[in-house]
Amino acid sequence: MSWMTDGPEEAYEEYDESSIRIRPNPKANKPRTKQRPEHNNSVTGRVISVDRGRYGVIVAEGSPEEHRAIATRARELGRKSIVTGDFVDLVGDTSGVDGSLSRVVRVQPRSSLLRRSADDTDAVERIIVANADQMLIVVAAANPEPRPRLVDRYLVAAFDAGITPILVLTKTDLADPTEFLANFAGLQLRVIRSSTDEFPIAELEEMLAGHTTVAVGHSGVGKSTLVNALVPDANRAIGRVNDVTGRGRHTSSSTISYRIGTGWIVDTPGVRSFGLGHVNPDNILKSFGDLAELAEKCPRGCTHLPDSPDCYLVDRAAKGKLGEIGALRLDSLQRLLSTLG
Ligand SMILES: Nc1nc2c(ncn2[C@@H]2O[C@H](COP(=O)(O)OP(=O)(O)OP(=O)(O)O)[C@@H](O)[C@H]2O)c(=O)[nH]1
Ligand SMILES: [Zn+2]
Repeated sequence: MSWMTDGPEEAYEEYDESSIRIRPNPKANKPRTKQRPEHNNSVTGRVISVDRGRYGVIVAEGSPEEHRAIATRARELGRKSIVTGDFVDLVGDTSGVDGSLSRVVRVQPRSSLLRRSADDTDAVERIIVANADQMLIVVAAANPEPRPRLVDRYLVAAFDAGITPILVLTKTDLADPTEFLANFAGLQLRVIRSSTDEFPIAELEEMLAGHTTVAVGHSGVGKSTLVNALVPDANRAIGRVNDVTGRGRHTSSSTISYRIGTGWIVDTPGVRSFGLGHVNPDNILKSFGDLAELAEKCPRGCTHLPDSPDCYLVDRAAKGKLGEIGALRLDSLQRLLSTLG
């Protein structure tokens, strides 16, 4: 199935390469130093929705004046992408009142960028979300049957982007996920179990607070059920551009952000596939800090896979020097690296 494999990498969407691969850091989202004098009066906001050239932008977030402005892109941005989660500078009418329109004149540096390569369901590379620091990987315990390899693909995308993955097992009323979860024992992943009889609202809210969390999952796993349970109706409207622009439904590739307490959850309704052609294996290794340190003793260009000659990690594991957890972690690392083909 398409979302299990990497297709040919074809026409890549153009975007600003300089703005990616910045690891999350607490000082992220600082404004650029070179500001154009004519935009000194710009206001900064968070993009929460993207719908055919119209951006829903939350300005004055967390203040009594917080509201949503609608914006279009300024010509001077050229082909630079603007995605959900971006912090942007706006000029023009940012009042958000009916019919108002502002312009995005700058996209601020991103602390993370989750993207997927082109694959056979989609010919262009796409950026899914900017500035997320957590990824909620939603998997059903049954119906549809959980697949470790699909979760591996999400994990690879998260680690590559420097985003912390969290596993949510839904439909635990239908099956016991313990056996499935054993696949991820080496990753020290946070796991949340969920079922509609026993919804872990408090646990999820605590986990989302203060973070920007992107939710991913294959169709039918119960991701919408989860988001709906978390997002009060009143909040839900805030994510919609339609009610302001009067344009129709979202396109399948759009993403949408919902405020949950002090955090945001970004739903990705159309994202079914995860081409990983762009992923750099070094970024995966970096997410395994303990192993990355040891791997400095590996030969140059070492793949760290079981058949890799003179791999220091493989050698340590074979001699029982990694310990039980270390060996599990190496297994996980190798599985993720082999996902890249
Ligand atoms: N038994 C059981 N069913 C659930 C649970 N959560 C969701 N479902 C059902 O699973 C089906 C799919 O749920 P959705 O929330 O629509 O799944 P989704 O992942 O958003 O799927 P798409 O809408 O295709 O993206 C629905 O019929 C839900 O009622 C659960 O915890 N237990
Ligand atoms: Zn190695």
